[in-house]
Amino acid sequence: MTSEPPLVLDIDGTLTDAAGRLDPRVFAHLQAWTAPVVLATGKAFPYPVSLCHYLGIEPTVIAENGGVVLAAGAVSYQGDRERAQAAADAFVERGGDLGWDGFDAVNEWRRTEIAVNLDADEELLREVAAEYDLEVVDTGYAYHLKTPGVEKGVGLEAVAEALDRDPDSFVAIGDSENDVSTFGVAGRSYAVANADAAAREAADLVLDESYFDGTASVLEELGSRAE
Ligand SMILES: O=C(O)COP(=O)(O)O
Ligand SMILES: [Mg+2]
Repeated sequence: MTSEPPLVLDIDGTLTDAAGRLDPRVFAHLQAWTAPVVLATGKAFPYPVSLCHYLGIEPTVIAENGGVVLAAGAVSYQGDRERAQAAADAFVERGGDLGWDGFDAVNEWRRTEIAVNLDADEELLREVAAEYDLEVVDTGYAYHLKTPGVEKGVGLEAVAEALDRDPDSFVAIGDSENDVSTFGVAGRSYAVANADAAAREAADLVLDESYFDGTASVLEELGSRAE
């Protein structure tokens, strides 16, 4: 008998359906998991924390693409929000639009980077980012104007240390460019079928099924192996 491995799971595109809604089966799967579950996302910190809260699982979180890490009750921040803000302001000054109408819930609580709507002028955004020594990551859900070197995978190393686990013991599932670093740190990695080219290339295995159907197939396989 083997035990269930710790998991590091992307949220958007991986725990959701094609419309971006959380798949309701996530509740049963993650509540039943017997090893640590890390939610690793590009979303601002409160999103994965509240998801853990309502799932009723220990909040172990990598948010803002590695900008915020919470494990074993301790939080750390890395990445330069002020520099990202200055670049975002310059982008807007040159005619760019961050693309969030009305109340900007995407960036309101974001501490280490700025997220920009995919409708934005990508060429201008990349040009401005380069001038500020920042990078642009396209998650398929937003462009993230972020500090180079801040990555979900670096966050996973910190989480593994805090939990006293070998990074190699984690199984990772994700769908995009911002999961590539996680795939490089975890011992085994899966890209769901809807994943972008970068994630497909980096994963050990590309799943046949998309969104949470793909993720569920891995969790069921790992869970039954552990029985
Ligand atoms: O916030 C995003 O842009 C993507 O989020 P994700 O990392 O959970 O897919
Ligand atoms: Mg994703």
